[in-house]
Amino acid sequence: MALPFSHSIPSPVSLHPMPSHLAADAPAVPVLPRSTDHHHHKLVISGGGHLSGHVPISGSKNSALAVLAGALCCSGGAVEVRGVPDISDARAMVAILRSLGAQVQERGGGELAVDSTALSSAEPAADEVRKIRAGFFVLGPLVARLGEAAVALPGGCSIGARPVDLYLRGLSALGAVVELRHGKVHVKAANGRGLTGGRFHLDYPSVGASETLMMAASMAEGVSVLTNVAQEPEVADLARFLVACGAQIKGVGTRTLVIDGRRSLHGAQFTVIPDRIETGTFMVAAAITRSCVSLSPVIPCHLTIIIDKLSAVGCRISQKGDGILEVSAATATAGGDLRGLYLKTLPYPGFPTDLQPQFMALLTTCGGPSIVEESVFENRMHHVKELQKLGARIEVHGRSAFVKGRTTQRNVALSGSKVEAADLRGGAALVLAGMAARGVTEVVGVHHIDRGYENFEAKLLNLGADISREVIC
Ligand SMILES: CC(=O)N[C@H]1[C@@H](OP(=O)(O)OP(=O)(O)OC[C@H]2O[C@@H](n3ccc(=O)[nH]c3=O)[C@H](O)[C@@H]2O)O[C@H](CO)[C@@H](O)[C@@H]1O
Ligand SMILES: C=C(OP(=O)(O)O)C(=O)O
Repeated sequence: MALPFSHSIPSPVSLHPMPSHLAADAPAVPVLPRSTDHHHHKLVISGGGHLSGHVPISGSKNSALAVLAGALCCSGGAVEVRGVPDISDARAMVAILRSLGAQVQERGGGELAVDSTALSSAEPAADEVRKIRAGFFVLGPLVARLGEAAVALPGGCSIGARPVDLYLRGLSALGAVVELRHGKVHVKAANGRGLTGGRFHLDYPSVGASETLMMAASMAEGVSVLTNVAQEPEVADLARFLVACGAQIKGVGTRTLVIDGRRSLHGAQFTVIPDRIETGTFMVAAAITRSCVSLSPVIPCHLTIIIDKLSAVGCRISQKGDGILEVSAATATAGGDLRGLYLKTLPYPGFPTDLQPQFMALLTTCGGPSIVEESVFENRMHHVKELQKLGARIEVHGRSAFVKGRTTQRNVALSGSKVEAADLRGGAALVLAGMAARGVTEVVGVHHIDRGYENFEAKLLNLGADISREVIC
């Protein structure tokens, strides 16, 4: 069964100007405050300047969201999760956990305590699930623990059909009965109690399906074998979290997981990995402005292909200490320029689809042609027509974009314009392009960016970018 999904419902966000790493000593106020509607914000960027300085990298969005869903497995004690970024997707996930009866305490500085020892519902708030893709991940823990769950089809970026067939076929292999009624997926354990171990091969290494099935199998009765599992670092991070909570998982980080289920997992303290996509975005910010920027904390081995591709265009990347990277494209202005390249998005360890739009923005400023092939999502090119408004020369044929690069010998290929973000990474790409463009660029649809970047413009401002957030009248 393939259940199509192709909508994205934007979520309200709040901003707090202080990066969370600076807020570590702040009093225990909610780190994820509710706030006003930020759909009517725009980012105004005056381009052409250089950046310099250091970027503090936040905890990984995709890891934090999966781990928060995983906290639902812990009937035997509360969990403390550190490094949760202050982004609207995290706020939606907190609302989902609360709607199930979990107690969530926001301790400030990116630390959340989640006590799900007593759940009161197997049906998370549908309006919150419809905001984020990761809302669907709670299906695994809920059906494994409570024997049933009813979860709305999820939201997230509108970048393709994004079906959930692998999740559902996988849960069926673990003894669940699945039905779709009134826009919700109803899943019940066939034995009326909980799931049972089984074998399942993922036809495609889906990140979310791998995570959902890993959580479900960790609490199923008996041994499960999952093959062709996604190898993204966030999947391994979730596995490490579950192991810290008492799960028995062999093969973490590989394509095959052997999981010996435990009826109950206990609490743990856990820190999520740094966000490799945020890191890559700021690396591109340095490259597109022909600047030199350092970043930390990072896990360099998670960035191998990103470092390779940036090196191939002509950036210099060096490790400056434990978990600190420096990206320099400053020499490109002094002589020669960055080059174009061929890029194809693939499951990890291939090039991440979540950096495709940002790299495409960079390639429009390079002194040669590039080809960008999107193999993961079938409709992730919304940023192209907006980049074209900035003067980019890109042609799309199917899932491939042919980027012509800049026309003049000057280091300015783009010029400012009004553009609209249609999704999270496409939005980030437009901001990056705006920083390289001559004149002023206005980006609307900023709520998409706020889904996944903590203090995006504050971090850019710290590097010397000329960027401000304004209310659209
Ligand atoms: C919250 C989160 O972690 N989001 C990430 C996760 O999304 P997500 O987990 O949704 O991405 P998947 O890996 O599942 O999707 C990859 C491909 O598999 C297809 N598919 C997926 C599931 C399924 O049941 N059937 C199916 O056909 C999708 O339509 C897509 O074409 O991984 C993506 C790929 O790295 C990233 O872009 C997202 O940032
Ligand atoms: C596609 C993304 O996120 P999501 O899966 O949450 O929509 C992303 O982070 O780029």
